[in-house]
Amino acid sequence: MTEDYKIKVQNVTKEYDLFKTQADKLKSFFSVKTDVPHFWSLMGISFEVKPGEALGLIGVNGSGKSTISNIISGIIPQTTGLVDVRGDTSIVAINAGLKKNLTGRENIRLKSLMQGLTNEEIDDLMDEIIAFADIGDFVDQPVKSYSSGMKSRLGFSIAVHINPDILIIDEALSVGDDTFYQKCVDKIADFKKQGKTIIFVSHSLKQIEFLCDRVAWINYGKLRMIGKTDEVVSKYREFIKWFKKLSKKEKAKFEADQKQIQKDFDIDAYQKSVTDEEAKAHPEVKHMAAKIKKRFYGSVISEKMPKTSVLFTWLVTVAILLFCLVNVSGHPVTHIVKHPDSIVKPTKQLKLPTGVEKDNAKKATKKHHKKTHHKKHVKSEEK
Ligand SMILES: Nc1ncnc2c1ncn2[C@@H]1O[C@H](COP(=O)(O)OP(=O)(O)OP(=O)(O)O)[C@@H](O)[C@H]1O
Repeated sequence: MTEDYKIKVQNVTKEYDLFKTQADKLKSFFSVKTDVPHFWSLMGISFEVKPGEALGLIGVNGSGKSTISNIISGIIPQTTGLVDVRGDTSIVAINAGLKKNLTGRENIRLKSLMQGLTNEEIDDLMDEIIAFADIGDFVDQPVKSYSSGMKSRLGFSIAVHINPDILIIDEALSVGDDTFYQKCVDKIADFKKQGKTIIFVSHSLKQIEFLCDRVAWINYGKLRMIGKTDEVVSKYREFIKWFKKLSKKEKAKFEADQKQIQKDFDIDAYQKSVTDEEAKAHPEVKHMAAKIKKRFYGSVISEKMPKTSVLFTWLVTVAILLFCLVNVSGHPVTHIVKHPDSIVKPTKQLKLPTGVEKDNAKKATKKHHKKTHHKKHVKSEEK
């Protein structure tokens, strides 16, 4: 791999815990051992994208194209691996980025502000973005009332006008009409001329062939092939042809087997295999295991509490509880150490404040007087 890259991903994996309920999710946060099933959406992806290059991502549904695009855009974190992105990214996806309760105009402002543009810059760009998106009067309506084509046009228009270094287009051109598609293609060509980098995710092999310099084929969480567009697309077409010839039962079995591999993936075994491979390729490098460990976990923000933190949390909780009990019991610590059962036998009974006590006493005497007066009254009547 050369150093002349705009995007570099190395040994990137993504694990999802398949929790059944929110309670399971909460339990797993405090527990060291969990029996929640896992699913590895990505099982070790490595590639580079050069400046000015348009890289296509292809693969069947659920293969992990959006997952890797979202990791590169910083929308979701990876579980392991290095992700080095040199520049601002802007992602256009059918279902990402737009807030459905805000109007088109408000979304333009919000997304542009998030990309670091000033209000004046946004004012200057506003009409151009609206014109390119071609959404007419709908610009002042909430985005939830837009068709998928309108959302896609607006998302694309915002993304290209805020001038990012890296443009990621995830299936966004699949819902537009031909005129809009042509406008987008021209814009993408403009981008490439300016030396900007593009990642283009699509099921349309024609679009991929037309727009991309190289293609990566992601297959059930793994990089099956990366290379020149015509070579990779041709191999992918062969695969699709083979798959389509399978019977319904064979197709289901093939898919189930692939998903099972993604459930059984062993991250430690993968880390070891990467370490062994690299040690073989570079025998001169010392401490390879530590280097690979750093590559795997060095830049990763864990979504789970490490086991040591879980144990520490439990220890602190128990210590606070004991401290409270010792305080309430009134016994000195040395006494509690000798007689642990005394922790639940306080030295003093809880007393009510003196004012309350007096009030209660007065009430009790009044009640008593009333009772005895009533008894006397009854007795005299009997007489
Ligand atoms: N939040 C999640 N929890 C559990 N599994 C998830 C989650 N998000 C994605 N996945 C799984 O990860 C795998 C990859 O999904 P992804 O959306 O990246 O695939 P894709 O190649 O973009 O698919 P498509 O072409 O249909 O858009 C799928 O099996 C999906 O079910």
